[in-house]
Amino acid sequence: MYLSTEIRRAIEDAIESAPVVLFMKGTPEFPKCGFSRATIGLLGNQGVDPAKFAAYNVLEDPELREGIKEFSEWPTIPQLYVNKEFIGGCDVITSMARSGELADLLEEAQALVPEEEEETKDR
Ligand SMILES: N[C@@H](CCC(=O)N[C@@H](CS)C(=O)NCC(=O)O)C(=O)O
Ligand code: FES
Repeated sequence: MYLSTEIRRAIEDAIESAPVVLFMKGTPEFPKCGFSRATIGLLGNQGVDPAKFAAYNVLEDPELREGIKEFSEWPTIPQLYVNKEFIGGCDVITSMARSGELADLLEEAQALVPEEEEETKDR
């Protein structure tokens, strides 16, 4: 598929819009597919700071849905980017969560809710 300059720019803008960016089906509140739902769940469990996170619903944008596959050279949704780097889809994120790699990656990206804040919330 031919990726137009316009779509390429829109994708680059999206990827740069936050440290952690997920292209998904549906929204974080209402995922429209189990793979997107599972990925949102994993990121939530890791304690990703909502202020450091952006999600794009590919179901609302057919050009984004096809364009992001071309851009990442990855055939499916969801797709996770951390600090503009493509990480993978649901399977990759699941195994990285298990191994602890995901926690390391997100911490390095300073994308997690600071621990003091988390403690304050519990009090
Ligand atoms: N094994 C995949 C599961 C995701 C997947 O299979 N996605 C499919 C169904 S939601 C997809 O995006 N198909 C292309 C499309 O719907 O545009 C992963 O690790 O992310
Ligand atoms: S929408 Fe059917 S598997 Fe994702």
